Amino acid sequence: MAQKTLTFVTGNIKKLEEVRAILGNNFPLEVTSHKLDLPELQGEIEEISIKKCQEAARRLNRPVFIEDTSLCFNALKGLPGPYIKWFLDKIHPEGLHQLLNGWEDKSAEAVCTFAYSPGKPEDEVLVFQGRTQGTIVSPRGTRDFGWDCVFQPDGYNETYAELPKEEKNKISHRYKALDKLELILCNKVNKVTLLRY
Ligand SMILES: O=c1nc[nH]c2c1ncn2[C@H]1C[C@H](O)[C@@H](COP(=O)(O)OP(=O)(O)OP(=O)(O)O)O1
Ligand SMILES: [Mg+2]
Repeated sequence: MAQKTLTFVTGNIKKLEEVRAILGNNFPLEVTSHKLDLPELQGEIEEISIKKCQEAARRLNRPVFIEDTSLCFNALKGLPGPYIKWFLDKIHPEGLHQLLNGWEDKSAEAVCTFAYSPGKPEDEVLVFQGRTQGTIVSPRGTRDFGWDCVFQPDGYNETYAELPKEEKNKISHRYKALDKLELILCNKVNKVTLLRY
């Protein structure tokens, strides 16, 4: 029997690399990718992800999942949050760090939200979230993935960008969210159990 496939819709190759590395070879579904830059409507994190996922399902008409990443500064009451991509594009990692000049609280939360749709427009969209706490520091390490060089996860002296990939993938916001996605897609738990997880 052909293996069931699931399509990860993203325009970001680094996300795709991490998702593949985290799911590894034991994941029973075949994950294919589809490059689409989906519209991201303004709103709260979950709402943005659900709309993005519904649009992906509408366009592709098959089981899909999408992901939306936020970086939330506690001193700024959660901003930039889902708008981190635009902040990063305009003010770069240095600017993100400088944004907290004048604030004593440099703590931040990296939030990864996956949304899954079985593929039909009327299908319920399931949402899974992973959060990792850390501190915003002056940029250190490689510059190949977003804001990794300014985010130092709690309990580490290195930024995400300085950690080996395998280490980031054991503690990251993305890893924690995928762990939940995997549980339900692999029928290891039912939805009700997952809500309490
Ligand atoms: O683990 C991460 N470590 C560092 N930076 C990261 C990470 N994950 C996403 N990022 C960056 C990419 C983008 O600048 C913003 C999220 O925006 P977000 O809309 O989710 O990503 P995207 O538009 O690049 O790809 P997609 O097509 O899946 O929406 O934070
Ligand atoms: Mg995006």
